[in-house]
Amino acid sequence: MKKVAVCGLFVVLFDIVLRLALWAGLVLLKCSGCGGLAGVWAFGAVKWVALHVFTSLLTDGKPQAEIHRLVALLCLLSPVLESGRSLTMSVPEPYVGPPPDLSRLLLGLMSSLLACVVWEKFLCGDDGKSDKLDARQLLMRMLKYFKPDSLYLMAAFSFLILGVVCDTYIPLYQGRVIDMLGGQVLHTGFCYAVGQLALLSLGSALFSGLRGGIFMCTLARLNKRLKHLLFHTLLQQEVHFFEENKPGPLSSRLHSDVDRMGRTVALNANAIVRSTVKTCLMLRVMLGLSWELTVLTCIEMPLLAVLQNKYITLTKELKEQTQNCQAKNKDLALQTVSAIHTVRSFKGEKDELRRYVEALDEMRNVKRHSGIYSAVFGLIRRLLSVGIKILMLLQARGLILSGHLSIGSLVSFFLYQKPMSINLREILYCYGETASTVGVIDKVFKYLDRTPQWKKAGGLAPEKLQGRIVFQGVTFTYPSTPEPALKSFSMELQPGKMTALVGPSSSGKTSCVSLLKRLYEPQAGQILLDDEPLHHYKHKYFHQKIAVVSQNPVLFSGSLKYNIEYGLEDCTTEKVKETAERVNADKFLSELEDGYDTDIGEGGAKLASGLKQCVAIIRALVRDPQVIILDEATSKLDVQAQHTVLQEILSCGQTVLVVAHQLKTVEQADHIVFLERGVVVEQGTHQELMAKRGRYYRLKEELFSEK
Ligand SMILES: Nc1ncnc2c1ncn2[C@@H]1O[C@H](COP(=O)(O)OP(=O)(O)OP(=O)(O)O)[C@@H](O)[C@H]1O
Repeated sequence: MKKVAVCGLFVVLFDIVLRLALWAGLVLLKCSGCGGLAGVWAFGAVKWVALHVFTSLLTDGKPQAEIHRLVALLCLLSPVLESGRSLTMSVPEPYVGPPPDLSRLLLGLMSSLLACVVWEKFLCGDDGKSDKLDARQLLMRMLKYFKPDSLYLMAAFSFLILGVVCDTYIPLYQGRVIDMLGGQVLHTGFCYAVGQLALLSLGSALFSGLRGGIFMCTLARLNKRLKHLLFHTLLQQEVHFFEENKPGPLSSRLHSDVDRMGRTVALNANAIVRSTVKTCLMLRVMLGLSWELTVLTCIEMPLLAVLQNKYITLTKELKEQTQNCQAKNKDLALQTVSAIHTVRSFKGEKDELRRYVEALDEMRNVKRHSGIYSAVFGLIRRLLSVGIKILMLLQARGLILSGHLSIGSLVSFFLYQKPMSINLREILYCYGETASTVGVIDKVFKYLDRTPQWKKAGGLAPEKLQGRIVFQGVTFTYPSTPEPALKSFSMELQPGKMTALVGPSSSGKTSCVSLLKRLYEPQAGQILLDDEPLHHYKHKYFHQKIAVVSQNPVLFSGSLKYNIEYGLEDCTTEKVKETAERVNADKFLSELEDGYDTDIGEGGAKLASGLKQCVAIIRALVRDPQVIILDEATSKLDVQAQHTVLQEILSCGQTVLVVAHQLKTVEQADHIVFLERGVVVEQGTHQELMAKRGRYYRLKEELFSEK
C-alpha cells in the first residue's frame, strides 16, 4: 500500500510539472487557449503516454492497478469535463480551450485526485474485496425474488423516470418565469411559460404517485412471498433447530428482517435510480447555468461520501447490537408472559422485572451511542454544507456583477442545488443502508438455504397396518449433550398389547417416545414399524397412525372441535362426538356453553387440566391410530375415567405404549420394560419382575410412591 502511495505521489508531481509546462508554454506564446477541444484531448493523450512511460520506469514495467486508474483520471477527467461543458452550452460557442489560467489547470488536478480517492476508497478498494463480492451476490440473489413482479417493476421504473424528468425541469421553468416577471415579455408568452410549468408539475405529481403506489404493491407481494418461503423452510427443520434457535430471534427474522430486507432493497433501488437519473439531468442543466457554481456543488459530494462511510463503519456494529437487544427484549417479555403462572407461584415478578430492565438498559446504552454518533455526524455534515454555501454566494456575486449570470438563473440554480445535495445524500444513504442490510439478508438466506438435518419421509402408506414396533439396538444422544440418552436400547411393542416403559427420572423414557414420534433420529440402530424403518412411511400417514398423548398436551386457541380435528381434512362432527362417547366424555363436552364450539382460550387455558387431557385423548383416537403412546396421559383423570380410557384403547386391538409413573397402569400392562440411564435393566410382566426381586422390585416403592 505504501509503495502505491509513494508511486502515486510521484505521478501527481509529474502531472503538476506537465500542467505547469503547458501553462508556461501558453503564457510565453501569448495564446488564450491550446487549440479548442481537440487541443485539450491532444494534451490529455500526450500526458497519458508521458505518464505511462514515467510509471513504467518507476515500477520496473509493472505499475499497479491503482496507478493505472490514477493516470487515466488525471488524463481523461479534464477533457471529458470540458467536452461536457461545451455540449451543455445552450448557444454553442466556438471553443477556444482553457485560457492559460493556472488555477483552472490545478482545479482539474484536484478534481482528478478527489475522484481517484473516492473511487479507490469507496468503489473498488481492496479491503474486504470478498465481502463486497458476497454482498453483491446476496443483493443479486435478493433481486431475483422480484422476478414474478418484473412487469410491475418495469411500469414503476418507467413512471419513475417520467416523474424525474418532469421534476428536473420545474426549477428551470420557474427561473424563466421569474426572469419574465421583470422583462418586456408578451402576456401570451408569459401565460405559455406558466402553462408549461403547470403541466410539468402535474406530470411530476401524477407519475410520482403512480410510481410510489406500484412500488408499495410490489413490496407487499415480495414480503408475502418471502415470508411464506421462510416460514415453510422453518417448518421443515428438525426439532433440534428449534432448540438451538429461540422463538424471539426466529420471529424477528420472519417479521422484522424480511420486512426490512424487502423495504431496503426495493425502496433503495427506487431511490437510487430516481436520485441518479435526477442528478444526471440536474447536472446537465446546472452546468448550463454556471459551471463554476456546479463544481463547488460537486465538491460537497466526495467529502460527504467520506463522512458517510466513516459513519456507516462506526454504526454498523451498533445496528447489529440494537437488533440483538430488540430480539432479546421481545424474547424475555414473551417468556415471562407465557409462563405467568409459574412466575407468580414462585414470586418471580421482581426477578423477571429486573431481567427485563437490565435488557432495556443494555438497549438504551446502545441507542445512546447511536444517538451520539448521529448527532456528531449531522453537525459535521451541516458545517460542511454551510461552508460550501458561503463559497457559492461569493462566486455567484462575482458572476452576476460580470454579467455571466442572471438573477433568474441564480434562483434556478439554487432551486436545483438543494435537491441536488439531497439526491447525492440519498444515494449515499441508500448505499449505506443497503450495505448495512446485507447482514440481515445474509441471516435470512442462511435460514432459507438450510437443509433439514433429518431423513426425508418416504411414500409408504399401506392400507393395513399391524402396528408392531421394534427398537433395534438404538443409541441416541441429544445434539446438545455429550452423554447418550439411550444406549443400545431394544424393545418390542406388540399389536393389541400394552407395554409399559418405567424407570427413574432421566432414564430415557421421554427420549424413547420422541424417537418414536420421529422428532429426532437415532445415531445407531433403527426403529421399525411392521418391519419398515419409520422414515419409509409417508409423513402424514405416519403421524395419523401413531398418536401421542402427553401429560401436558398442547392445545390451540379456538373451539373444542377445531382442536380435536386438528390436522384432519375430512373429520365430521359425528365422528368427533362418537369418539368422545367412547371415552365417556361426550355428555360432559356437549353440556359446555357452546358444546363442541366452545372457545377454549389461549392454549386451552379455559379448560381444567383433566379436561385438557380428555380432549387430547379424543384428538388422538379420532385419527384411528394403530399405535397409541400415552405419556402419563391419564394422570389427571379420575380412577374411573382412567380405567374407561385404557379399556377402550385396549379393546380396539391397538399397540399401546404407556410411559408410566403409576403402579396401577403398570400392573395392567402386558409387558414392562424397566429403563435405567438409557439401558434396559429388566423386562417382563409385573409378576415376573416382582418375583425376580431385582431393581424393579427394589425401586418400586420409590417409583410408585402413591402406593
Ligand atoms: N432436549 C434435550 N436436550 C438435551 N438433553 C436432553 C433433552 N431431553 C432430555 N435430555 C437428557 O436426556 C436424558 C434422558 O431424559 P428423558 O427426558 O428421556 O428421561 P425421562 O426418563 O423421560 O425422565 P422423566 O421421567 O423425568 O421425564 C436426561 O439426561 C436428560 O437430561
